[in-house]
Amino acid sequence: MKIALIGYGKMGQAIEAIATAKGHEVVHRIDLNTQHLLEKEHLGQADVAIEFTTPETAYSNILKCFAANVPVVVGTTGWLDKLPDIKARCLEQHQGFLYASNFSIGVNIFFEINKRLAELMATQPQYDLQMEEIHHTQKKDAPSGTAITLAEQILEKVNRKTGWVNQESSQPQELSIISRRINPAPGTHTVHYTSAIDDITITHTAHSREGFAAGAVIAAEWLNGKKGIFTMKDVLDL
Ligand SMILES: NC(=O)C1=CN([C@@H]2O[C@H](COP(=O)(O)OP(=O)(O)OC[C@H]3O[C@@H](n4cnc5c(N)ncnc54)[C@H](OP(=O)(O)O)[C@@H]3O)[C@@H](O)[C@H]2O)C=CC1
Ligand SMILES: O=C(O)C1=N[C@H](C(=O)O)C[C@H](O)C1
Repeated sequence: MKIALIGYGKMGQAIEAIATAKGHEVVHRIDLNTQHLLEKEHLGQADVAIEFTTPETAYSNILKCFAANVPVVVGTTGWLDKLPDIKARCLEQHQGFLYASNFSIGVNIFFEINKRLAELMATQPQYDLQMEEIHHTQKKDAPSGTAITLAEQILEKVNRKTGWVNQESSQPQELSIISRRINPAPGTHTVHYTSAIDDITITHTAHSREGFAAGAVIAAEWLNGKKGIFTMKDVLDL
């Protein structure tokens, strides 16, 4: 499979190592200095694009992939206000688009555990809850995309929480997400339920970026040749 890497930073380089070890060919490595490679004549040489850039640049990069008729796997976080627009354009233009706030298989299993735990806690108001995410200091967005996914899953089930805030909160209806930036943390996410009697805590800790990169390559293999809007849940059939 011919892959265009849009973003050649920490994730782009980790993805290249895994993709080439699996026999795929990276045909373009696109960063701020090689923006001309986003034009259709170059990008169109790839079977699939994998986009890990910045919250400010993901939207226009995705549109460039649509214009070049190349399915795109997107891992960039912090741009989700534009997701409805991207989904509408994807369908209008008959393109392939797959977004996940976290590509690691472990986190996608963790998402399923989080949903089930929230379902059980929905009828147990004696438990309060709080979330925490820890990442390296170069991370641009807070809370992390993964933390937002976890919070949205909880809010869908636990009606005593009406929204999340990215700070400590004394308002019982607010789901507090604490963000910590500590090197070299690749990504730790925790959901704590606490009561006077006991606590239940679930945590996923990434030991490196390998899980995110391996998942993104699996997603690209799966998306190759497909049209439509997908997530990692479709890839893993969860
Ligand atoms: N979904 C998931 O599983 C994961 C998501 N992420 C997310 O992926 C994103 C990238 O993370 P990471 O690799 O650590 O970040 P880095 O800062 O290491 O890399 C970002 C890269 O994007 C490049 N870039 C910036 N603007 C553009 C543009 N307009 N077009 C193409 N490339 C551009 C930068 O180029 P230059 O060096 O020239 O500035 C750099 O190479 C973040 O949003 C992060 O949250 C991270 C890990 C896992
Ligand atoms: O920026 C990162 O590094 C990560 N970003 C993703 C997020 O925002 O959830 C996924 C992972 O936690 C690493």
